[in-house]
Amino acid sequence: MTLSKLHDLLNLLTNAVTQLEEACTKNGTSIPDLDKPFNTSSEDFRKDPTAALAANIIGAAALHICAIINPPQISLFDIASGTQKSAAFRICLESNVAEILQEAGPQNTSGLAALLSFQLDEASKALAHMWEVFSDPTTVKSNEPSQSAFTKFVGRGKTLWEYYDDPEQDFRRHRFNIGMHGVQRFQPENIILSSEFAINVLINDYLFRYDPVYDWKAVPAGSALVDVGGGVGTTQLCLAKEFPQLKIIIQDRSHVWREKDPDALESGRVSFEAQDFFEPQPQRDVSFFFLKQILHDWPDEYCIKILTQLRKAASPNTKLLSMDTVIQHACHDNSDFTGVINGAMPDEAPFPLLANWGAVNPMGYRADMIMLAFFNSRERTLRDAISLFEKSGWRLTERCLEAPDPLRGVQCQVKAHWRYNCGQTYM
Ligand SMILES: C[S@@+](CC[C@H](N)C(=O)[O-])C[C@H]1O[C@@H](n2cnc3c(N)ncnc32)[C@H](O)[C@@H]1O
Repeated sequence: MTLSKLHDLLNLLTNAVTQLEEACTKNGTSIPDLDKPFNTSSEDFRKDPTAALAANIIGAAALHICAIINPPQISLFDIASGTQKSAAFRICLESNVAEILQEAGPQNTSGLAALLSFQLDEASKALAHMWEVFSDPTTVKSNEPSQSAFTKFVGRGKTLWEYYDDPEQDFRRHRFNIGMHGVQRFQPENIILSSEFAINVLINDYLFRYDPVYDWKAVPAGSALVDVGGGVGTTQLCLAKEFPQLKIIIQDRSHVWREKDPDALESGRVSFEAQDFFEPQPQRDVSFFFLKQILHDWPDEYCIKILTQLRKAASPNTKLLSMDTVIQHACHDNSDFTGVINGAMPDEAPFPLLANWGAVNPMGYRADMIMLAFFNSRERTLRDAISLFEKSGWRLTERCLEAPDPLRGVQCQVKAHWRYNCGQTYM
C-alpha cells in the first residue's frame, strides 16, 4: 500500500478537527480533558450533531491509522488479552472502586454499573464457551436458544429468561432489569420522544440526515400503545409523562412484572400486564405495538412467532414500532430502497474509512456476539429485518435514525426505528 491512504486519513482527521473546533467555539463547549475527572457536562459538545460527527470521523480515522501502522502481533495480543482488562475492571466494579460511576448520582449511574456488571458476569461467562459450541457439530449451526453457550455452560440447561426465574438468581434478574436502564446511556435521552426532528448536517461534504421517530402529538387521545416485552417499563415513562393522551400497557413475563417501575405506576397512565409474547394477545383496539430490543434476543423462527401473534391482534390501522440495532456492512452497500422504505439506507462513513465507521461503531457488533452467546440469535441487517417482517405479515415502511447523534462512538448501537404498517400483505 502506498502512503497516500495515510495522507487521505490524515486530511479527513484534520478537517474534522477544524469542524469540531468551530462547533465548540460556536456553542461554548469543549472536549473532555483526560487530566480531569469525568463530568457529565464534558460530553455536552456531542449534543451538536456537527461536533458529534466530527468526533466520530476523528476517532474512526485515528483507529484506522493505528490498524494500518501497528505491528500485527501487537494488535492480535491486544485482542487476546482483552480478558485481563475485563477481569481487572470487574474487580474494580464489584468492590466499588469505580466511584467515578456514581458521580452523576444514583439514578444516572446505577443502570450503567448494572449493565457493565452483567457484561462482566453472565455475558463474559457465556462468551468464554463459544468455542465449545462452535466445535461441537450438534450445536455449531443451531438456531435454538436451548443450545446456546449460555444455556449449555452457564445456565445448566436453562435459557437466560428461565435462569432469571430461579429465586436464587433474584439478584441477577434485578441487576439485568436495572441494566436495561443503563442501555439508555448509549442512546439519546428520551429516545422514544425524539420526534419532530429533521436535521441535515453537512460535514466534509457528506450529508447526514436524522429522522423523526414518531409524531406522538398527532396521536388521537385514548390511543393504546402496548410495549411488548417492555421489562420494568422505563422506556415508556417519559412517553407517558409527555403525552398523557396515550394509554400505555407494558407487558412482560410475570417475574419481571413484579419489579415494575414505581414511577411509571405513580404516573397512573401506565399499566402492567403479565403476557407471554408467544401466546395470543388479548383482543382489543391497539394503535401501536412497540418492541424494543426484543427481536434481537430471538432466532428468526421465534421472531416470526412473536410478530405473527402481534399481527393477528392488529387492526388495519395498528402500527408496529421496533427499536433494534441495524447492522451495517463494512463495505459500501449499493442497495436502493428509494420509494419503498423511507430512510432505509444508513449514512456511510466518508472514504477511505470503512463504510460502517469501523472501530468507532462497535456496539452493534458486540451486541451481535452477545445475542449469539445467549440465544443463538443475532443483530440484523436491514435486509434481514425486511425479510423477517414480510414472513410475519408486516410491511416495513420506514426506518428512522436516532437523533441527534446516532454515530457517536459509544452510541453506535445504532437504534434504528422501523415503522411497520399492516398492509394487505398478511398471509
Ligand atoms: C432485552 S430485554 C428488553 C426490555 C425492554 N423492552 C427494554 O428495552 O428495556 C428483553 C425482555 O423480554 C422479556 N421476555 C423474555 N421472554 C419473554 C416472553 N416469552 N414473553 C414476554 N416477555 C419476555 C424479558 O423478561 C425482558 O424484559
